[in-house]
Amino acid sequence: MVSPKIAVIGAGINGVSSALAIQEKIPNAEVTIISEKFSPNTTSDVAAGLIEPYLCDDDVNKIIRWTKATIHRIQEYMAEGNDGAEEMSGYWIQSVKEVPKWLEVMKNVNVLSEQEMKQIAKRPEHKFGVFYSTWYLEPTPYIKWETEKFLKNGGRIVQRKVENIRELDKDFDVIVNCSGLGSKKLVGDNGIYPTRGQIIKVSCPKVKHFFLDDQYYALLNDSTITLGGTKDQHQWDVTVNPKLAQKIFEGNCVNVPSLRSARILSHHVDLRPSRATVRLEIDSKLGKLVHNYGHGGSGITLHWGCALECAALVEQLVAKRAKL
Ligand SMILES: Cc1cc2nc3c(=O)[nH]c(=O)nc-3n(C[C@H](O)[C@H](O)[C@H](O)COP(=O)(O)OP(=O)(O)OC[C@H]3O[C@@H](n4cnc5c(N)ncnc54)[C@H](O)[C@@H]3O)c2cc1C
Ligand SMILES: CSCCC(=O)C(=O)O
Repeated sequence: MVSPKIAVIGAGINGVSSALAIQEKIPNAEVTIISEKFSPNTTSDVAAGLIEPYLCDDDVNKIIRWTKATIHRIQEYMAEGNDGAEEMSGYWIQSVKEVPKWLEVMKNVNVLSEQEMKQIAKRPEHKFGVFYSTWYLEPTPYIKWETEKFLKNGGRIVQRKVENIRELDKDFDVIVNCSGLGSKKLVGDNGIYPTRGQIIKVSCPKVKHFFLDDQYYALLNDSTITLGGTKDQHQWDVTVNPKLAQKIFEGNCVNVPSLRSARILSHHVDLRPSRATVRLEIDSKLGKLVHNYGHGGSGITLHWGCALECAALVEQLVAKRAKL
């Protein structure tokens, strides 16, 4: 049987994961990743790697399904002894009492008592809190690991910007769009917009728990802590704002006083590909096109669940074409 030729546009976590999931689902497929930028120069590489839905308003049951698949994937990745992924525990402190449904995927969930809140709260607006364990997945080493598997499976990589999806028509049977914010121009999706995020990476080994509230976050990685965060919608400016950096640092030091002794390593800004919902579907107009983009602040969290469902949609299209 002739091998189906699949093009995946994008080499962020969603592009590389979708390409790998397609190879695993359709072993005889010839998969090519075509991308303008590659890790470590994608939005995915800036992510703190927290496994928790954030700035993604999609259906919570879908979010839970996708997150569970990612958590299972991380456990497989960790079982191989890879760096850049681990369980971490900490505090989620809010100004309003609300227990999100996605907490059901977390471990050791403990809603803090009034007494515990008195010890943990650092601000008058800290009214409600939960302690739980989740995971972090550092994107850059993970994307490298996935890319190596992809190439070992016979996958191809092409570095170029796709100006028009139709360019790929003649050479590919199915096209997968994982262009993130690039979809605004690439497929004319006016529903996708940037949510600017600025972070600081610091070293402070004595901080052992994450801490996030309505405004700030301190998130663990193997050897650094990521301090955030800002969430400015429709802001395209990716230059580091020093005043914002100071606010992020000071705000996190109020929440986690030990951070006062942190050593600042680097500053980063990138744009979350925000959309009312993740677009994960077969394009009804363009037939041979599958979309997997618009993950907002949750692209790492949702990636493997979305990649598996993207691969299933590609398999549907390949089967349909085989009948023609
Ligand atoms: C500061 C910050 C912190 C974050 N922290 C977390 C976190 O802790 N946990 C979490 O789950 N999420 C987090 N996120 C969100 C996460 O980073 C994104 O949701 C995720 O990276 C989106 O991945 P993607 O692969 O869809 O897009 P991207 O990583 O943006 O990749 C898009 C790819 O498409 C390519 N491309 C675009 N247009 C074209 C074109 N026309 N032709 C060819 N190639 C093209 C680009 O070059 C790139 O390779 C964070 C985001 C920010 C900004
Ligand atoms: C809940 S804060 C995690 C960080 C994040 O996802 C982001 O900044 O987009």
